[in-house]
Amino acid sequence: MSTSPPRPAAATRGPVRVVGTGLLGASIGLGLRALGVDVVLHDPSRTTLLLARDVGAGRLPTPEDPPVELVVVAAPPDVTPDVVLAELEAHPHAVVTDVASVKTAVEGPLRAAGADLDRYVGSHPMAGSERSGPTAARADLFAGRPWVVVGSEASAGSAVLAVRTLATDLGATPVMLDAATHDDAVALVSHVPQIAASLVAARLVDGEPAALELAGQGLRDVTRIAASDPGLWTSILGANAEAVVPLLRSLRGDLDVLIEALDHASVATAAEEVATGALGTVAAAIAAGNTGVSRIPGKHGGTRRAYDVVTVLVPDEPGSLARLLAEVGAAGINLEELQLEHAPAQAVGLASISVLRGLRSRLEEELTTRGWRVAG
Ligand SMILES: NC(=O)C1=CN([C@@H]2O[C@H](COP(=O)(O)OP(=O)(O)OC[C@H]3O[C@@H](n4cnc5c(N)ncnc54)[C@H](O)[C@@H]3O)[C@@H](O)[C@H]2O)C=CC1
Ligand SMILES: O=C(O)C(=O)Cc1ccc(O)cc1
Repeated sequence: MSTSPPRPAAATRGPVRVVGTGLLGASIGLGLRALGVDVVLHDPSRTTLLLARDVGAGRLPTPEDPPVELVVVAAPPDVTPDVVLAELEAHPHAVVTDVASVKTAVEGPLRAAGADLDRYVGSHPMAGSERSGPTAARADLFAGRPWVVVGSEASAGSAVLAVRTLATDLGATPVMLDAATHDDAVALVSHVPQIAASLVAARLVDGEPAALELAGQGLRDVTRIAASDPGLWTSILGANAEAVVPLLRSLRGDLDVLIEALDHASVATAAEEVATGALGTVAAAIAAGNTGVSRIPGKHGGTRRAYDVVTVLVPDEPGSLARLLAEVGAAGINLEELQLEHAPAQAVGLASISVLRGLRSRLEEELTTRGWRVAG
């Protein structure tokens, strides 16, 4: 008889009803199903609903179902208040949460509508991707990520606990914030970065194919989220305009200063004609970026660590990457981060291996001895 590993226990009580079974809803369903929680699904799109069922995110409801304990609304922000209201009414004993990326724009209309706020607790998992729909869903999407929980003064303690428990069951860390503080924070760390990525990527529309061939990891790092869904992001940005607009104005101010400085430097023909301070202004902009990026928490939280990076050429053949990683392990060196890049029009990839500071030359030596080509 085969024995399967014991399932980790979930503290969340089912049935959990997921309304909106796209990326977020189906990922929550998958994560809860992996813990054995009963999940019932609903989406106005029949295709999306059935796809979510087929990827294993839950089941369709039946008339014999016991009352729902928890409702998770994972619909676009603009429809979320109405959906939450309808769910509070349809499930009078359930706790209702939503995962919309904005919180004041959900809480405000609920208050105005006189909703039963003691059973409603807003939330926002700080995890996702540039993809949409249930086929992009992952059970481990939330593992190790913050999950903002927005209890209001009206929220029952048991309702807040139910939403915190949902977050911890899915491997996330609950962070308690009020709606306005949340909205200001995500404007800075999520909404303005999305706009910046989209605007930079939009410059590429008219780029020559030969120029695009030269694109490296830097461009990919800056533009990954530019592939996000325009409809969803219009809904998010429209709902958080009050927090986003001041940040965009200060970004525009910085951009104007930089343009002015570079313009001065480029029109000057002789060194003495370059206005004093012009290049200093450019350097200050890049240095301010250094300071900003060093403040982003890194692996396992805490301040981002500076790693040594060794870039290795990996043949584009089955098993090459696995062999490389096994040999890093065999050298007794822990891999902190890994980035992969495909070298254009070549049968090799570039694997950038981050290791703790001081280990770079030993890793280079170990890999070179084993026949790997390390990029200079
Ligand atoms: N995409 C991301 O990375 C993240 C998204 N969020 C938030 O999660 C929510 C869902 O986003 P995604 O799953 O990415 O989008 P998605 O587009 O993958 O899924 C949204 C789903 O909502 C459904 N829907 C539309 N109108 C509805 C209604 N009236 N009632 C019920 N369902 C409805 C759609 O049919 C679709 O299946 C949004 O509020 C978003 O702001 C939160 C964290 C990360
Ligand atoms: O893909 C990424 O890195 C994201 O940051 C995804 C994301 C999108 C929207 C959110 O409200 C939260 C997270």
